[in-house]
Amino acid sequence: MRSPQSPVLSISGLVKDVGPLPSLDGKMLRVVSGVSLLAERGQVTALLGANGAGKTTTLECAQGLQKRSGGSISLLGHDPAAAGAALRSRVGVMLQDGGLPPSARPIPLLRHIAGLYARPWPVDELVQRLGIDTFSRTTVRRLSGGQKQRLALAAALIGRPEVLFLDEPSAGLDPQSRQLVFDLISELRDAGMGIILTTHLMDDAQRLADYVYIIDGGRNVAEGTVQELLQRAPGVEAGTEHIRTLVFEAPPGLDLSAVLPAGIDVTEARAGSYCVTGALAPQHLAALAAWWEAHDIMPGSMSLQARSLEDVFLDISGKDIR
Ligand SMILES: Nc1ncnc2c1ncn2[C@@H]1O[C@H](COP(=O)(O)OP(=O)(O)OP(=O)(O)O)[C@@H](O)[C@H]1O
Repeated sequence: MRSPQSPVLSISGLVKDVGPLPSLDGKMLRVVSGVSLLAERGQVTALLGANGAGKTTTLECAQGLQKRSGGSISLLGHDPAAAGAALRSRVGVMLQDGGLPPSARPIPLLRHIAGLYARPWPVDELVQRLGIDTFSRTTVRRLSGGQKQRLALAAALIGRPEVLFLDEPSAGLDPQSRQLVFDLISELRDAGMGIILTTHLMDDAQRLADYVYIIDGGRNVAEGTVQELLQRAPGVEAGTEHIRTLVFEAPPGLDLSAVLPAGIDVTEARAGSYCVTGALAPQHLAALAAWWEAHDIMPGSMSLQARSLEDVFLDISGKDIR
């Protein structure tokens, strides 16, 4: 657990019970059992977990939207459960479904929200930055998923929050909008905003997060920078950080068993498409290349991939569906 000087968000031993539930004979169900997390200014902190892990519950408790059953939470130095409008005005929340009024048009809506703050972000600047001018005449209900996402981000940012909660910020975005949103998130982080991100897209977390918490079954199971998690996450077998996958296309039916040592797996996923997985070292690549040369084979395509955050996440939280 890291210990920054002045975290924007500090959660310690959070417990949340829901119920009483008829399905449990009127008993309470513990959905979060002791989650702890720190988020710093000027950093993107990612909270990852499989479906039902407790991410939304944790963050809704942090935002003061749900009452916690135990533990402590400090959001910008205040208990969110007891906080009023003054704290809320310093916090931006971008929800996945937007939570925006369906009959509103984007720019009047943003002007209205801006009117609630003493020192709002200039609406025109945000509109231009997020390309909202391209759909400004459409009502919220008719916006595409990606347009709604960009409007929801603008609405979360308009009050110039010190801390920003993002739930799946790139869901439904085309590659251009995704890049635009990522650039903006990076810029805000560099300007000192504390950003807390939840996502199922490990690629997003890998690109954006300075620090990652993984929770499962309502508990912390791993944490660290992306680099640390790739190298030494608990639950990941020692040595797996060196695992690489080489994928190449070549004539079908090749027998490569004599070329590579035991422990390095070769499979022909479909005819002519090979996948070599293991702790690949330069000598293995050299042996393969020598064999190709001896058999006059030039691979049609070839790519070498290191383990990703997604691989680590699956190792830690298991492959069972929730
Ligand atoms: N009011 C409730 N009644 C019963 N179960 C609940 C209630 N609130 C949450 N849960 C359960 O608590 C668990 C955690 O839910 P939560 O929404 O926090 O998960 P999550 O990590 O955000 O999942 P997802 O990735 O699917 O959004 C789930 O199993 C959910 O079904």
